Amino acid sequence: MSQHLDLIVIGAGMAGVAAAHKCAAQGWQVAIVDALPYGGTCALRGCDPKKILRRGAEVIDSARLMRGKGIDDAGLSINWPDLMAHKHGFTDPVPTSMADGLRDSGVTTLHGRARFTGPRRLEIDGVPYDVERFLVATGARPRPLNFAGHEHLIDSTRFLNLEELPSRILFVGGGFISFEFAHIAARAGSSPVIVDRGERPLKNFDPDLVELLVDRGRQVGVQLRRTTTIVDVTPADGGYQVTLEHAGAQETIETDVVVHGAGRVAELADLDLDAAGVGWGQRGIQVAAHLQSTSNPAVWAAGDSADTDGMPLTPVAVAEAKVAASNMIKGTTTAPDYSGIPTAVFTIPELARVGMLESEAREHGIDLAVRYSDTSGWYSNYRIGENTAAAKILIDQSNDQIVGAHLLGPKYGELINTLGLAIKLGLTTRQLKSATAAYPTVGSDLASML
Ligand SMILES: Cc1cc2nc3c(=O)[nH]c(=O)nc-3n(C[C@H](O)[C@H](O)[C@H](O)COP(=O)(O)OP(=O)(O)OC[C@H]3O[C@@H](n4cnc5c(N)ncnc54)[C@H](O)[C@@H]3O)c2cc1C
Ligand SMILES: NC(=O)c1ccc[n+]([C@@H]2O[C@H](COP(=O)([O-])OP(=O)(O)OC[C@H]3O[C@@H](n4cnc5c(N)ncnc54)[C@H](O)[C@@H]3O)[C@@H](O)[C@H]2O)c1
Repeated sequence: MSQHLDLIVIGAGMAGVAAAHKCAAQGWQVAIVDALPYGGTCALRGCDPKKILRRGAEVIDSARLMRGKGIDDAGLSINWPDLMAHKHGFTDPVPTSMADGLRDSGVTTLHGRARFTGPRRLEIDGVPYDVERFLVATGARPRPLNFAGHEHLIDSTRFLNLEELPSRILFVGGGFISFEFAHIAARAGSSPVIVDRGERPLKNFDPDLVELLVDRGRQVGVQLRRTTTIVDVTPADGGYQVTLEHAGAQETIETDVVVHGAGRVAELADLDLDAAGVGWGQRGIQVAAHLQSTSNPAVWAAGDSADTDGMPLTPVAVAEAKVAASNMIKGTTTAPDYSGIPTAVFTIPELARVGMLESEAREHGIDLAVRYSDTSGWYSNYRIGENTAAAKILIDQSNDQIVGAHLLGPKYGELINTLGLAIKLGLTTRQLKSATAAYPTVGSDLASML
C-alpha cells in the first residue's frame, strides 16, 4: 500500500468511529475497516434496536397498568412485523450515514476482515497495509458454549431480527440480554423462560432490587429457573426439546427457540494477534491503563475488545476510544475515568446501577448509610399504576457523598444519570437536595430518595 497511514482503526462500532473522528480531526491520515456494515453492535444489533422493540412492550405494559383506571386495554397487542419495520427505519440508514460522516472527516473507509501478518502489518481481505499504529475496536461476540446441541441456539442479533415472535422462548443465562428480551417477549404475547446456572441472576445489580424485578417479571409471565444448567438441546417437531438439570434432577421442556444470553467474549479470534506479538485473552487485548498493548506498542485497544476495568457498555467504549485517541496523538498515558458511569437493564420497569454494590461498600469499610425506599406508592408510580419500584442509595457518612445508587422503577434509567454525575463530581447529598427539580417529574423524587 503506497498511501501513508498514521492509524488503522479495526472495527466501525461506537469505539472505533469515535477514535477515527478524533484522530482525523488532528490532521492524521486515518483509515477504518469493518467486516460488516458500519455501525457496530450498539446501533445495529444492540442498544438502539432493542430499545425500539421495547417501546412496543412499554405501551402494552403501560396500558395494562391503567386497566380499571380509565384505560380499556382489551384487544391491544403488538404487531411484531410492524414493530420490526419501525426498528429498521432507524437501523437501515446507519451504515451509510456513518460512512458518509467518516469520509466527511477525511477518514478512508475500508470494508473487509482484518488480520495481522506482523507487528506493524495488517491484511484486509488479502491486501497488505503497513501502518504506524492500530486501534483494535472489534467488540464482542457470544461466548462459545459446550453443552450438546449448543449449535441450535440463536444469538441476540438473530433475536432482534426475528420476523415473527415464537410463542415459547427459552433464554440461556440470566443476564442483561435474557432479561431485556424476555420482558419484551412477554408483553408481545410469548412465554419466556430464563435458565440461569447461578442462584442470583443479574449478579452485578443490587440483589434486593433484582428479587423485586424477578417478582414483577413473574406477574407478566417471565419464568426464571435458578441454579439450573442446560444438558442438551435437541430439535423436535419444528421446535426444540431442552433438557435441564437442577439439584441433580433432570427435566425436559419444549420450546420454539433457544436464545443465547450466556455472556459475551472479546471478538479477537480471527485477528491473528499472535502474528503481531499482541497479548490477549477472552476479556480482550491486554492493555496498560492508558489502553496501549502491553506487548506491542503499535497496538491500542478500546471498547468490548479491550481488557480493562470498564464494563462492556457503549458509554465505556466511547470514553475509552477518546482517551486512547488522545494518548496516541499527544504521546500521553492518561487512563480513562470509570467513576460515575451508570448502567441500566431495560426491563419493564428498568433496573439501574451506578457506583458500588452494598456488599462492595461494606468490604471497603465505608461508614455506610443505606437509604432504602419502597417507591411503589409514591405519586409518580401511583399516577401510572406501577406496583414495583424501589431505590437504594448508599452514602458515605464521613463526607456525605454517594458511593452507590440502585434504582428499580419507570424512568429510573434517566434518574440514575444524575446520581452518576453526583458520584463523578463528588457532590454531597446536601448539595443534591439543594437543586430544585421541575414538579411533578421523576427527578423531583430524587431528594426524597436521599
Ligand atoms: C443485544 C445487546 C444489547 C445491548 N444493549 C446495550 C445498552 O442498552 N446499553 C449499553 O451501554 N450497552 C449495550 N450493549 C453493549 C454495547 O453494544 C457494546 O458495549 C458496544 O457496542 C461496544 O462497542 P465497540 O465499539 O467496542 O464494539 P462493536 O460495536 O461491537 O463494534 C465492533 C466492530 O468490529 C467489527 N469487527 C470485528 N472483527 C473484525 C475484523 N477482524 N475485521 C474487521 N472488522 C471487525 C465488527 O463487525 C463490529 O462492527 C448491548 C449489547 C448487546 C449484544
Ligand atoms: N442494557 C445494557 O447495557 C446491555 C444489554 C445487553 C447486553 N449488554 C452487554 O452485553 C454483555 C453480554 O450480555 P449477556 O446478557 O449475554 O451476559 P451477562 O454477562 O449479563 O449474563 C450472562 C449470564 O449467563 C449465565 N450463564 C452463563 N453460562 C450459562 C449456562 N451455560 N447456563 C446457564 N446460565 C449461564 C451467567 O451466570 C450470567 O448470569 C453484558 O455483560 C453487557 O455488558 C448490555
